[in-house]
Amino acid sequence: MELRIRNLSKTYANGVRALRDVSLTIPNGMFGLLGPNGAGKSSLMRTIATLQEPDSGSITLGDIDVLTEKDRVRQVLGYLPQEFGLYPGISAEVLLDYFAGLKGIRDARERKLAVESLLQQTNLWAARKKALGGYSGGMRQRFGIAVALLGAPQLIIVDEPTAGLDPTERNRFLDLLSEIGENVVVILSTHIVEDVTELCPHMAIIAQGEVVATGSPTDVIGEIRGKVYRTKTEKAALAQLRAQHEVISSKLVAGQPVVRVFSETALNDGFQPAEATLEDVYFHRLARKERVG
Ligand SMILES: Nc1ncnc2c1ncn2[C@@H]1O[C@H](COP(=O)(O)OP(=O)(O)OP(=O)(O)O)[C@@H](O)[C@H]1O
Repeated sequence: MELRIRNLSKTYANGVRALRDVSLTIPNGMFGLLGPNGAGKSSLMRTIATLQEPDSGSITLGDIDVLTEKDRVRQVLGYLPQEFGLYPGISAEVLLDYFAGLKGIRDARERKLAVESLLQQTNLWAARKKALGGYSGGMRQRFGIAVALLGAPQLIIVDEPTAGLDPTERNRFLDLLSEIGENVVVILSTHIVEDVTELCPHMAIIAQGEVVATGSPTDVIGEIRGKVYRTKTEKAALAQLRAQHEVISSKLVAGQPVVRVFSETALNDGFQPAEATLEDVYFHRLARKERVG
């Protein structure tokens, strides 16, 4: 199965251009869609999930035309939106059984097996009889993925699932995602760079509605390898450094700014060559997009 997005554009009624000529080819396995707040990730996810219409462009999933054959897409889609409501007084077991019915698993025995297996897989078995209102953020997200996995979907979309999770719950959630399998398309939308570095063989960076990088993390990092330098500076000297160099990022380490800079030519003068990271690519591409518009 391959998801092909071609020249997708969307402008909302308020004039915001959320997607600008987006083209992506997404193979089976985990695909990371990385971008800052407002980049257009949710707009893209909702369009793929048949919840909103683009102004122009096309999307196909295998032989399915996503924009015109919505019912076919919905049969093979599992979608975990950024925000979802739960019925706080109902247990995970009961609600999952209900959703399984909606997903078309009519046979009660089959439904029970599916629900049991998903509760085990998402590590919610021990809490299956607990009311969802008492679940932690991580447990809620794991319940969300259990719902998304009902009916063995071929395309799974998870929109910023790790935001707000503590590190243990985040790791647990990401482990769960990576276990889902290599034979389905899994799109993980996130603004957390490590989520993508650790998990995704393929990825794209999106900024202001446009794809500004795509490939494997290694390919994308390769585009700036050998062109990243780091230096320690003083707070007072930061503005001047920014004026003279293409600063990728600056972080305070023990109160002192450590600055990473992109340069096509070798830098000496207090700069050391640095190993390029996906975070460098991310900040570099975003900064360039801000400058160019
Ligand atoms: N229904 C809507 N009507 C008008 N503008 C919208 C609508 N939905 C999103 N936008 C705007 O479109 C742009 C892209 O938003 P979108 O939610 O797709 O980005 P995002 O990358 O998912 O951001 P976040 O990480 O904050 O969720 C933003 O400027 C947002 O304010």
